[in-house]
Amino acid sequence: MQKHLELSQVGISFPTPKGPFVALQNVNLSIAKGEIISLIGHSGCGKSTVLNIIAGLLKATEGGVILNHKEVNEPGPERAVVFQHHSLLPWLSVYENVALAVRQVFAGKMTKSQMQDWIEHNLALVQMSHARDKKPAEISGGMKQRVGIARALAMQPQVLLMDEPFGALDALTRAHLQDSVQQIQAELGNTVILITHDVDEAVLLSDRIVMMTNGPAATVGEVLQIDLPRPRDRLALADCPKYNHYRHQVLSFLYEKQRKVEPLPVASAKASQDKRLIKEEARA
Ligand SMILES: Nc1ncnc2c1ncn2[C@@H]1O[C@H](COP(=O)(O)OP(=O)(O)OP(=O)(O)O)[C@@H](O)[C@H]1O
Repeated sequence: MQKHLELSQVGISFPTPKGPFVALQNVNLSIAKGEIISLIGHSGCGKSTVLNIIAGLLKATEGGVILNHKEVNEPGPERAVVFQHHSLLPWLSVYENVALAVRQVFAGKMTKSQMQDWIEHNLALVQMSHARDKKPAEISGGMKQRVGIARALAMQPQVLLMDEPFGALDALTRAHLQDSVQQIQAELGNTVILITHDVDEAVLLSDRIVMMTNGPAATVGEVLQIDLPRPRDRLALADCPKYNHYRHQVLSFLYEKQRKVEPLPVASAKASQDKRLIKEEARA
């Protein structure tokens, strides 16, 4: 696969009243076209900062990001971002929210009717055609997130940046959207960079999991290649020894190698369950 996204020696420090805070240091990562990469690490380690630098929303103070031989200095339509909480405009319908992004990218390149078809096509990809005329307040959280994904996809981005896109959703909706992302990515071949706190999600979706060390001066700790055939089926994987091995590797990185002393702000029932599991596995 052709390499197209390179982070080299990326570092960033933020000015604070106590002096500069070095959030990231020496982050190196080379991502191939069409790869699905998960960024995982403890809360506050710098995952969103990495994503925002790739998105062009933050400027690295050291090193830089190259996309297709060009330095990334600002946001661009070839990199679309999906945030944890949807960012739809409440006064526009589902259709109009997607249309806004489509007009931004394709005005002058597509006719009005081509744009209409394209909007419909992207709503259909995330199974939201039936709600095209609804306002964000009239649809569920999972549906809003689906529209956010449709809006991002409709920009035909080479790189889809997702910052905990399913974090706020219930387990069923989350599973459904994880499957949709796998299907859509297989169809379109976009590069996907996904931040997650969910170890199962990371193993299920990724080609590689990038595990980050704790900050300050966080960096890439380990990179785990996930060699599982696609399409991946969550039920079949539950009993797959290789899947469980990968899962264990990530848990071991998080809760042994990069153990955090203070309680995790993101500590959820699932995170505590993961920690219990790794202790049990270590004892066995
Ligand atoms: N604008 C800023 N000014 C000062 N410090 C910042 C700024 N933005 C981020 N930081 C700090 O940089 C570090 C990394 O933050 P970041 O949001 O990237 O972490 P994260 O891994 O995405 O966290 P979470 O998993 O909780 O979302 C944190 O210590 C954070 O407090």
